[in-house]
Amino acid sequence: MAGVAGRLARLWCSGALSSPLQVTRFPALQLHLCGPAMRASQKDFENATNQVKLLKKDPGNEVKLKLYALYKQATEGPCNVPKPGVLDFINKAKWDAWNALGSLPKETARHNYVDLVSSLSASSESSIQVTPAADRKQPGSDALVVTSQDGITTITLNRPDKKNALTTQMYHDIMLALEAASKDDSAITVLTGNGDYYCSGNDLTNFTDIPPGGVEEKARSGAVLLRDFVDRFIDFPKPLVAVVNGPAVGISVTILGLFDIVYATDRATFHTPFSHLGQSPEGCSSYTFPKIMGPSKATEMLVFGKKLTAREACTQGLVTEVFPDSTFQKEVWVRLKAYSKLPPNAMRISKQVIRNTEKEKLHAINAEESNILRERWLSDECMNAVVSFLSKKAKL
Ligand SMILES: CCCCCCCCCC/C=C/CC(=O)SCCNC(=O)CCNC(=O)[C@H](O)C(C)(C)COP(=O)(O)OP(=O)(O)OC[C@H]1O[C@@H](n2cnc3c(N)ncnc32)[C@H](O)[C@@H]1OP(=O)(O)O
Repeated sequence: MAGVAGRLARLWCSGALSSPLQVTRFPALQLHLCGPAMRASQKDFENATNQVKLLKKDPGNEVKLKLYALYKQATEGPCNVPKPGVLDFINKAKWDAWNALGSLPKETARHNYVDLVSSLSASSESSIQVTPAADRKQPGSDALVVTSQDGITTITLNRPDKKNALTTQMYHDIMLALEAASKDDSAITVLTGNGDYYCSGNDLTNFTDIPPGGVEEKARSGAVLLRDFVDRFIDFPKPLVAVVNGPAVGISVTILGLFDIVYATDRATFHTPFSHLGQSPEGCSSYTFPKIMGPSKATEMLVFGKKLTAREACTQGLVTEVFPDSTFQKEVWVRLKAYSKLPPNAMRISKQVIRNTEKEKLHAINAEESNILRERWLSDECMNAVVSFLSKKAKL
């Protein structure tokens, strides 16, 4: 079960599937304390399938795949369903595991299943409690943290173990957070990241969750989501500040053109590798970047994927000011707290005077960029790049 299937199985824990111990989706992941030497009866098997919640420790995805395959073989016999498509990574890994059992008799599969869970129970002290994976930053829970203090609402991307990559749920949650911040008492709104990265852009596993309508439907709904998401930044009524605490990639870079202030640590980099990913610019960057830095510098970034250092980005006008990493947080927050004491209505109105003339144009550009991306997502260039990343063959 090594190799690609094993690596793809890791997606199970990365948000493409939910809890590693989620028994409703993994009926095979059940624990039974039956002795390996005994012949497993149907009752033993049923007990095993009912006891998986007692497993305290996640057995790991390779074991889960084995259990899944044995469960299917024991209950349904040899693999009898069509092979899932190449982009349906998770179901394909499961199918491969089941299919690999060939014509193994049901009874042997049942016995092996019970044996396997029995050996797991020996290494995983059983307990009545099921604890959710502690390190899981599930969308809709703690992947986004919003705080409000000293006149500042701060939206923090909080998936440091995934470099703050944006899941579909996080796009929705950020939109909700912006909506709330636009109406709360705060004078300023900040977007920042927790951990060593600001944000690694779109979570590439977003591509694996293919709905019944297929990849076309996925691309269509993705384009709607993207357009809605960027619209919120275009329309945000208060001063919006990016506190860029580390490297930034993809959409987290392009939307910076819609922020009013961008403060960056000198450790930050700014990278938009769209061509490498078979994609095209979003976040209105096809308009804001040439306007900010001139068409030729914008082309280096958006077409050739040139990665800028924080100082280069500041020279190009994308970043407002760069701070030494050692004093970044302290200096930035002292500054922002002082700004937040300024009269909020005056700040809001001044922002609108600066931005409103462009709004209509920005909405039109956003719509166009989203449409173009919808087609790009269906291209071989894009699919190959995503498959490459997901099978750990490539990163930026
Ligand atoms: C049709 C689908 C539509 C979906 C809906 C879309 C809605 C809007 C889309 C808007 C479009 C935006 C375009 C973009 O943002 S393009 C940019 C995409 N980002 C990337 O390509 C970055 C990929 N990541 C990397 O290259 C590297 O991880 C890194 C950022 C350079 C960091 O490298 P480093 O070696 O330091 O760290 P690791 O690679 O070990 O990363 C730690 C773990 O984090 C996972 N990771 C990081 N970034 C992402 C990501 N963008 N997507 C998914 N996972 C990511 C990485 O796999 C590691 O996970 P692991 O520990 O489980 O191995």
